[in-house]
Amino acid sequence: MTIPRSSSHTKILRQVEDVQDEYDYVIVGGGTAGLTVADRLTESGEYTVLVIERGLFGNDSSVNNVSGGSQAYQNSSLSFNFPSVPQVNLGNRVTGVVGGVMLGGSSGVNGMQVHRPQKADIDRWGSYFGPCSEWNWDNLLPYFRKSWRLHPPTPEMVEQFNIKYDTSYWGGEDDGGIHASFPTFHWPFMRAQMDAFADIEGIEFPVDSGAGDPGAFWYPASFEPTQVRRSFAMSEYWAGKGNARDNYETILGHRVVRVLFEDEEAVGVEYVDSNSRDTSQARTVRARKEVIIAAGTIYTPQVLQASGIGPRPVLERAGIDVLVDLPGVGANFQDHPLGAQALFYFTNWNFSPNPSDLQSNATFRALAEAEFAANRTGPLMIASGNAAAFLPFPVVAPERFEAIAAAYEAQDPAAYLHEGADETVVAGYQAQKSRLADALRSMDAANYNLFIRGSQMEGSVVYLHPLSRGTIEINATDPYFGTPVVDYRALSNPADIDIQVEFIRFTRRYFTETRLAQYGPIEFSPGAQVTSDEALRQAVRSQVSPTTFHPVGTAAMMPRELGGVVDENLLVYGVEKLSVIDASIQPELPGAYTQQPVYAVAEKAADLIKERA
Ligand SMILES: Cc1cc2nc3c(=O)[nH]c(=O)nc-3n(C[C@H](O)[C@H](O)[C@H](O)COP(=O)(O)OP(=O)(O)OC[C@H]3O[C@@H](n4cnc5c(N)ncnc54)[C@H](O)[C@@H]3O)c2cc1C
Repeated sequence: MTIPRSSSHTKILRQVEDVQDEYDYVIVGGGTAGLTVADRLTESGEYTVLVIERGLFGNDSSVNNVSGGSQAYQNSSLSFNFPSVPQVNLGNRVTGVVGGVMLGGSSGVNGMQVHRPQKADIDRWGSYFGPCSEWNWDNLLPYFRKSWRLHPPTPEMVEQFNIKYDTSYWGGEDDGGIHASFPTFHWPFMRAQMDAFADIEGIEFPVDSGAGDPGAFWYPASFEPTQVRRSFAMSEYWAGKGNARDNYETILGHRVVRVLFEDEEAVGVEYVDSNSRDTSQARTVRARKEVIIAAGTIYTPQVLQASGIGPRPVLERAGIDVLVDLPGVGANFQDHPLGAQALFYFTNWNFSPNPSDLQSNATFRALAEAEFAANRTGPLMIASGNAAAFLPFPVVAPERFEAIAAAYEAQDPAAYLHEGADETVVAGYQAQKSRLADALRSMDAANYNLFIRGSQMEGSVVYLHPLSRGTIEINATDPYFGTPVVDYRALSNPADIDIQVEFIRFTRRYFTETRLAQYGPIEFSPGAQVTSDEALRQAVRSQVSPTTFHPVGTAAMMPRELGGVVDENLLVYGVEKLSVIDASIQPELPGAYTQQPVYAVAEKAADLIKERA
């Protein structure tokens, strides 16, 4: 492991014996949120912080290369990938549960797409606490600015592709935070694809991808624009800040097993080498002020449950003493389903260059590599993509949205939750249900996301506000070291099928009833002959994957009587001096991918912690 000691602002502890007995804050997980919070808590020099990260330092080309987006998630030394519970509504298919295990966590393996939730998403989060909640768009916007510095597109790209942007929604190029940059090259067909959205009634083109409005827009990617390297929690919040701070230490390759309590007060954690399979060599470290769990949506519930905080039946099955019966831990699990789409192949199409040239045209590939090596420009600057539509459901299904929303609204809230869901979890879902039914009717919330890639075959779709809820439970036979039991419960709410059927229908409209029709689109999948409701439902069941690697919700920031796990200050109910700061606190998925809100929430959380210090 080569670690650039001189360029990080933390002391990396080479051996576990160097960990001190006590710090002000102990952070469980040096991922996206954990490193952001650690940076902010240590910058004044007033507080001591230890970060315990299960993974190691990853800085190879699979992490840093931008071209093609996520690569490191396929590198088993930098990520986890274990099977979900078979998904009964998907013909018992099993899905890989994936995330980053490295310094920087999932920000080191993600696809680098940078888009921001809608205003309505953030306002909805706060609404569970009433109209006076500070969790709303206006209050979070400064933290979005603080965590992202925009490098605008070049004037040539703006002109050629009609890219809209507004720097007022971002931090400046010389500010801190994660770099949000635009490539200096895009595939030519993308202009026509974006313009085609203007042919459909109701589709807006917001002033900026960060303005909090749905519509069709261009957005940046998380890379540093000079070297064109991934920009992520490790590179911006942990490294590159000059001398190491005396008050900030990081231990890698160690895993927190559980939080330690004296009465109901969190006083530290027990941790082991990440390769350990038992606690015989476990060590402890104390936290004077707070233990902060930032282990991510999949592992935060495991740490909480292993510490005796979770649904009583789950803890008892695993033989864990119940400290706080908190039914929401591991409930309310959500991820963006992928794949309810109609894939189209253009037959009257000769756009050149196009993305397949990078794979099939050796001359083009060689030229692209030479250009990138010489100037850091060209097609190899493109990560996972920079343009998409994020559309409200009334635009997608103008004739069906009201009936689908009304049917969903009329559901018994308990009917489609997991068996034995606690009454507080049911009450929380009821509260979500009324708001999400309104969102289905709203022009301010995006529900359908279509990628734009500039290829001859197009049509990938992500579902932004699924209504089914899954669970994550500690492994009853091996609670501390076994992988958690992850059940997406995909399509358990039948409304998710009805909504995604409309996604397929809308995608067909986009390809065949707009100016894209001139390029001879032929439906490749599920096939133009698939038209009846039942056939389309079957297509959804067979095509959908329950994850786009954006899990949230398993330690939801909601009132305790609504199944919440943390309060508005991100403190865990029923105990003291224990907080959660990562994607798991998002009560519902945003209508965008999840990295922007994770960073913004972590920035805000650091201020909340300093206020109560
Ligand atoms: C493959 C992939 C592609 C993605 N693409 C995009 C994208 O293009 N755009 C976007 O906006 N979002 C994307 N995301 C989602 C986004 O990256 C995540 O939502 C975000 O990074 C999650 O941050 P987090 O802090 O909650 O968790 P993480 O960043 O995952 O951090 C959790 C950390 O905790 C550590 N940990 C876990 N358990 C323990 C323990 N017991 N003790 C010590 N350490 C522990 C883990 O090793 C990890 O480092 C993607 C995610 C993945 C996995």
